[in-house]
Amino acid sequence: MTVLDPTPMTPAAVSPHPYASARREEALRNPPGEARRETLLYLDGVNKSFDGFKAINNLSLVLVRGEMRAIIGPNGAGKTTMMDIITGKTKPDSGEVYFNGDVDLTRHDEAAIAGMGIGRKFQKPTVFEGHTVEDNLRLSLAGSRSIFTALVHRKDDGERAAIARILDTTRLSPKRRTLAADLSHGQKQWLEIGMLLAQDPELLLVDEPVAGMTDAETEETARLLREIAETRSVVVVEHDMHFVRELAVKVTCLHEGSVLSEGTLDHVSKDPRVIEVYLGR
Ligand SMILES: Nc1ncnc2c1ncn2[C@@H]1O[C@H](COP(=O)(O)OP(=O)(O)OP(=O)(O)O)[C@@H](O)[C@H]1O
Repeated sequence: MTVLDPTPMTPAAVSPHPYASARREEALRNPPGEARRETLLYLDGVNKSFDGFKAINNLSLVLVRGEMRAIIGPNGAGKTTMMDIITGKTKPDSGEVYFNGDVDLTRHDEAAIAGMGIGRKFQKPTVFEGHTVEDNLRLSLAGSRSIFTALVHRKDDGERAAIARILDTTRLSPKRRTLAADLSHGQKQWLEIGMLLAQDPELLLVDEPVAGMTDAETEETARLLREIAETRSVVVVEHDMHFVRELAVKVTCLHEGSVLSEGTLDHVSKDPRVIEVYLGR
């Protein structure tokens, strides 16, 4: 057949591959992208190198709607880079990164991704120290409104109810009139989580939330995140294994930019490879 030949190729003209019909049935049962569409976050075959060093190496990770996942792994495993890729801070060299089924996150920048409902909390709290807890939340709820408008127009019932809910979730109701500067380190972390909640994200990415917290604050943070995960999906990066146990969720251990082990904490912490590169150190 030449390039100019308009005759369509009939099925009889090609001898079918022996597995073709099985493959076609499989494709009908599970069309390409079906797994992707059912998930909230879908990473597949993601790669990212910095100056020839593979920080992320063929990484695949799937988070279903409403799931909370703990990410563990040694220093340099690629945890932060993975979060940077999800939030658009870093573009992967290759691979698929989808949110809510069809949204290709590699095509959007950080601001657009935040606007789509992916909130990120970095390790260090960045609250407005000179404002009260309540005003910090009010400013976050305000979104595009000006700071002046947010702080002066305080009469909105919906806003008041939203602030009360967030104060309740973040255990900060008794501290609502306290300056953020006067909160403990743990309370500042909770306030920042509250400020993210004010933006109503569908997916919350939380980086080492309990570093520097007291044991009591650590346990309270696990309870708090479990409550939040009743209505949203959460990815928590954390080294504190006591805290990860308290979360009681599926764990993914990263190593050298790939998934080394995945499952319950008991399963992952018994994995000899995880013990060798991380837990046994
Ligand atoms: N912008 C960058 N330029 C060069 N190398 C980078 C950059 N970002 C990350 N890396 C490298 O990529 C690797 C993965 O780093 P990453 O910060 O993602 O690991 P991590 O698992 O978050 O580690 P930690 O637990 O120490 O935070 C490291 O070797 C790091 O030095």
